[in-house]
Amino acid sequence: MTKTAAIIGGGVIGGGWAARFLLNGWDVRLFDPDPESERKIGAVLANARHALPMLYDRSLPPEGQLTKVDTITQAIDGADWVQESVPERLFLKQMVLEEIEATAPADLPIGSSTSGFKPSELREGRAHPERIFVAHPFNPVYLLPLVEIVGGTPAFADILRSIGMYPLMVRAEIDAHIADRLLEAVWRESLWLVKDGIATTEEVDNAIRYGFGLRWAQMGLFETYRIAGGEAGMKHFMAQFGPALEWPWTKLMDVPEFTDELVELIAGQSDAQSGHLSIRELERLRDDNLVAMMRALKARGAAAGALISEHEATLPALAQAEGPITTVDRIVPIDWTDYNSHMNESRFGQAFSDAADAMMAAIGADADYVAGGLSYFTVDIRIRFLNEAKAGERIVVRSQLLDGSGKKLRLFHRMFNASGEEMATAEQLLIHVSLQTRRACEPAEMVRNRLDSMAAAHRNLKQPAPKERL
Ligand SMILES: NC(=O)C1=CN([C@@H]2O[C@H](COP(=O)(O)OP(=O)(O)OC[C@H]3O[C@@H](n4cnc5c(N)ncnc54)[C@H](O)[C@@H]3O)[C@@H](O)[C@H]2O)C=CC1
Ligand SMILES: C[N+](C)(C)CC(=O)CC(=O)[O-]
Repeated sequence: MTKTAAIIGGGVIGGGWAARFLLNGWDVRLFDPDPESERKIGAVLANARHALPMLYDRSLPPEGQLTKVDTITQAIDGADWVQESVPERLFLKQMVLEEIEATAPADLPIGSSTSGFKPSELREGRAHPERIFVAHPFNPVYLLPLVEIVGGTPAFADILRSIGMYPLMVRAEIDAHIADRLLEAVWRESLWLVKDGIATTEEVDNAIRYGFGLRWAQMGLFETYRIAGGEAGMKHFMAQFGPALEWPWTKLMDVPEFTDELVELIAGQSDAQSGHLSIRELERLRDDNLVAMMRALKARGAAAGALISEHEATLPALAQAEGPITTVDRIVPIDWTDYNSHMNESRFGQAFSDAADAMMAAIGADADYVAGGLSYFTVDIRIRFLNEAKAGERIVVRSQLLDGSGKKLRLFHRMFNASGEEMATAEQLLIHVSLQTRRACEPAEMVRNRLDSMAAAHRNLKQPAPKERL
């Protein structure tokens, strides 16, 4: 049954939560008194629809339904999850939580997006405090998997895992949890560097994006520094650099005074650095770069990329219709496009290769079969490129068996876009091989039998025209 999330406060973060739930098939009920909130959520959702599906090599479940409601009570009625994302003011959060509690069933999880408040502060005066906890996400919520859970249960964490997130269970409540403690330290030092005229906002950003920012995305801090200790590892690293913390390298807890002058200085430099782009353009840039980086990590099975693969394995199987087999149903990711701003020809080949893998799995020549030493090699292919495919566009490949006799596997694939237009066709000839001898051999009996029944089922399908053939 479709689950429902109640989002209370639909700004930058509430909008991001709404998008993550919706794109993972949940219905969302949104309460936000701002008359502009529907327009703002629409903009966040447009970004999320463009970006999130590109992370995956399979299609996400059908999108849920978004309903804007007029009261908190309407939002939480029958909901499976409540996410409070109102501005970071304790009295406001406590007021909103009191109103949620008034009508919420006692077992309804109530997560707060607070960046800094502790669960004990949010729970003050509540009758069922145990169901109120911190679920602190990162912007953009629809793409970044991290969510810090403070005071929540493993069952709550599982719910967030099911929408592709990485719940980090924080052991004890502290102000600003874990990640914002780290971010605040970098933010504080950066304010000093700009205030003291040592660096501009752009130079601080360059120090991060050309250097340690790249390391952090895949190994974090400690694993990176372990390597920096050379062969002697962490102990040597600490002996060498530990004392530096006592040198005047850092302003430690000394915070620059937050004057109008400092705000003007930073905002002015930031305008000079990035003011030629709108916030929406910057968001697109950020999201496309994040997708490309996370897909690179996915290909390597590393960090956030490994998490995407785990989530992908839980996505629904490809829906099948009458006729040829649906072997691919996916979104064209940004890293499949080239300087012509469309899917590169090599990626048409990738999609047809994935289609062939799905056909092999359908006849029993799956990963276990290959691990047992038998497989198929492609020996010929003809691809006809008929239409352009752009980043974010859906492509579906439908495949049929033309010939499965003996050692041959002759396949025909047609690729369509979401409007049913034909984008490309491919005829592909594969030969069954032994991975030990690297020579052609007959398929195992189980594969033979499945091939025969697929051949019988596909015999009466419309055959490709002569001009489409190899
Ligand atoms: N912006 C960020 O980078 C991050 C923010 N957070 C946290 O998320 C929460 C929300 O922050 P943002 O989305 O950035 O703020 P925001 O200002 O973009 O959005 C807050 C929304 O709450 C609405 N609102 C105000 N009073 C309300 C009420 N009584 N009931 C329902 N809605 C109400 C406002 O109309 C607004 O749309 C804060 O607790 C913040 O610390 C967490 C992670 C990152
Ligand atoms: C600035 N901030 C404290 C609201 C940031 C966060 O809480 C997390 C983020 O997305 O950087």
